[in-house]
Amino acid sequence: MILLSGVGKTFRGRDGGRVEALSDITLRVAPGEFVAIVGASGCGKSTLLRLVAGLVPVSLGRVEVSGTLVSEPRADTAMVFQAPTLLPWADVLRNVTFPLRLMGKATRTTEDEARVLLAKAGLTGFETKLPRELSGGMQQRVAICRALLQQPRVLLMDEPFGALDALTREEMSIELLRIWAETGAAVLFVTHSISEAVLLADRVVVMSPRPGRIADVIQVGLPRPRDFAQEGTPAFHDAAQRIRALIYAKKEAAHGAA
Ligand SMILES: Nc1ncnc2c1ncn2[C@@H]1O[C@H](COP(=O)(O)OP(=O)(O)OP(=O)(O)O)[C@@H](O)[C@H]1O
Repeated sequence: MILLSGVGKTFRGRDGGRVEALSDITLRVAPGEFVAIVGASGCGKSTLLRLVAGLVPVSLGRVEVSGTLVSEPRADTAMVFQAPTLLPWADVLRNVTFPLRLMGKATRTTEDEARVLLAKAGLTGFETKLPRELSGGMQQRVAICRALLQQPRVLLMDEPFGALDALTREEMSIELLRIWAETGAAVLFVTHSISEAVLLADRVVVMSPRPGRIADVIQVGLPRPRDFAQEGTPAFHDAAQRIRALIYAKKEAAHGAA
C-alpha cells in the first residue's frame, strides 16, 4: 500500500546550509497494516509522513501509494497533524465534513456518519461550536474525526494524541484501533510513547537520529483486538524493552560521534 524505497530528504536552510533529515529509508506497509514510528526528536519522523502525504518532495528515492508515485496530496490519504489545523470560522460538524465536501464526495449520510464519529470521540453536543470554543484536546479529536470520516486507505498520524490528557488518550487509542479494524487502512503513526506504539502497532519502526535512518523494525506479536490488559503481559514488556534498547543505543552512539 505504501512503499518507500531508498528515500532521502535534505532541506536547504534559509542561511544556505543543508539539513539531511532522512537517509536511505526503505519501508513497505501492507494494506490494513498499522506501523508505528518512534525515534528521538528531530530524527525525521514528521518529514517521513509529509513525504508519504505528498506535502514535500523526496530528494532521493521514491515514495509510492497504491503502486503510483506520490507527487502531491491524494484523495485516498488522510493526515492528522500534531496540532489540530481546523478551519477557525467553521463549526465542528463543518470541519469534520470539509474534506469530503471539498472533494465532492459528501453524500446524504455524511453528516450522520460525522455525528457518529464525534459521539465516539466524546464530542456530542459540540457539533455547532467553533474551534476556539473547544480545548486543545477536543480540537485534536475533531481533527482525528475529520481524517477518519474520509475512510482513507492510507492514514498518516503525526503524534495525534500528544495534546490529549492520559485518559482521553487511552480512550482514543482503543477507539482508533476499533475504527481502523473496520476500515482496513494502512496506518503510519508517529509517537514518542513506546507503550502507545506497542499497544497500537503490528510493527514498530525505530529510527536513528540525524540523519534519520531505520535502525530496526520490531514485530509486535500481541493478539488483536488489543486492550490495556495486554500492557501487563510479558510479550508487551518484551517488545517495549527491545524498542527502548534500540532507541538508547542509537542515542548513545550519536552522542559518542558528536
Ligand atoms: N521545512 C524544513 N526546512 C528545513 N529543515 C527542516 C524542515 N522540516 C524539518 N527540517 C529539519 O529536518 C529534521 C527532521 O525534522 P522532523 O520534524 O521531521 O523531525 P521529528 O522526528 O518529527 O521531530 P519531533 O519528534 O521533534 O517532532 C530536523 O533537523 C528539522 O530541523
